[in-house]
Amino acid sequence: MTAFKTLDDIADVKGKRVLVRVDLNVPVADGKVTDATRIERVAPTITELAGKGAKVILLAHFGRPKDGPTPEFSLEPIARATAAVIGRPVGFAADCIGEKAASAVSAMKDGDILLLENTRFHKGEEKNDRAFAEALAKNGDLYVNDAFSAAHRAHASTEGLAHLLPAYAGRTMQAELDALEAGLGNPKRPVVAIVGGAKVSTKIDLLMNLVKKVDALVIGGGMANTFLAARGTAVGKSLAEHDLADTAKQIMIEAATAGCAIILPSDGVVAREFKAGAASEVVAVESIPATGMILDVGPKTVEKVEEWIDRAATLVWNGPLGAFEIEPFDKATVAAAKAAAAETRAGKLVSVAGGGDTVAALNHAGVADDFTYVSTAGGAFLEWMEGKPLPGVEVLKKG
Ligand SMILES: Nc1ncnc2c1ncn2[C@@H]1O[C@H](COP(=O)(O)OP(=O)(O)O)[C@@H](O)[C@H]1O
Ligand SMILES: O=C(OP(=O)(O)O)[C@H](O)COP(=O)(O)O
Repeated sequence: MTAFKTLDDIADVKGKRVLVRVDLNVPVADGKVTDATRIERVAPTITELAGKGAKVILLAHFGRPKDGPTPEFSLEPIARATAAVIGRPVGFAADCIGEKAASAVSAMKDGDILLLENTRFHKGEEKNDRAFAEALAKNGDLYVNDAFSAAHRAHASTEGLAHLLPAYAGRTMQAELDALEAGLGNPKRPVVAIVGGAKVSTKIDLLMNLVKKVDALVIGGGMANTFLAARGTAVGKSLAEHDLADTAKQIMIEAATAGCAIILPSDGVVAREFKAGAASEVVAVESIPATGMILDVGPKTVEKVEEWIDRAATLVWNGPLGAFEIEPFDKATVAAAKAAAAETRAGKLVSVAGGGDTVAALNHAGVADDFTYVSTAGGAFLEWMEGKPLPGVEVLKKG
């Protein structure tokens, strides 16, 4: 039972003006959207509301404009991309408040969809300014937030508006929250977390929170080197944050106290250069050459990771096990992703993954669709995994 009001709680939406906060912060190159995943994720909420006869008014930010309206940060091209994804016309208004927004909204018919210009063109958005939120609220009867990936921001369109209008979680927000609840809120045990990526420094809070919640934590990627070095293993020229040795030790102590097993690499794929096709060898972590860099975890470690995936009932994953963008250092990440996908397909595992590079790695392995849930959020997913309350989510909780 979800703890949020959802679209199912709206009695009659026909003819209502529904302000829907979506995350359309999508990658664009040469004016074209290069990955429409975020648009695809919010399409169900938009089409459901429009199909029920609501006037669907989309609010979104794009990039981080600092100087008010700038063409490079305009949402206008994204309106066309959204129309292409949902297969219905999407109007566009050149401002999200004031006369331009009001006249575009008043011209809407039931079932119409309108995208308002970048909310961050107004300073009040990021300041969560009450007057700006009120100006946004003038154009709506109801508020739906379907932008989980922006929910770690306490901005006017992600948080402030929910205090001013009846507020509901959209379908993607609902799916995301349900998946995260299944992943860490009230998970089936044992729970295994895989955390990789480049650095410990960006994920200290995440690691500290996870060791208290999961039964086993697999540490891979560049950050594993920091842990290996902290326990006295020489890691050669590998990426490692030696100044974080004490932090790494503290995380291991917290894990031992909480009864969380820590799985560190026992072998690595070592190269002298960080480039595609570089000569590499598999080396036990006790024998890393002084001039070598660990760019992936080795096959023995992969076997261990696969055993833990096999044992797990729930898997949460953030960060690749190696420098997966460069072959052959993608092998461990691909193998672990395939193992998790197979267990999930067999109905033996709930698998939840998130993070920009993690999603790219799962796509690279060709298994993103096999996971129980893959979050489109980067920062918000991490903050949620760190155990931090997300302002855009907190405000939706049923009173
Ligand atoms: N052993 C390694 N040495 C250097 N970089 C690594 C290593 N393993 C992984 N990485 C890098 O970590 C990056 C991804 O980490 P991160 O940004 O934390 O992931 P996410 O975006 O999913 O949170 C990738 O660019 C990858 O190349
Ligand atoms: O793309 C986003 O962040 P993400 O890449 O961390 O998921 C969100 O749209 C939030 O954008 P912001 O980090 O500029 O507030």
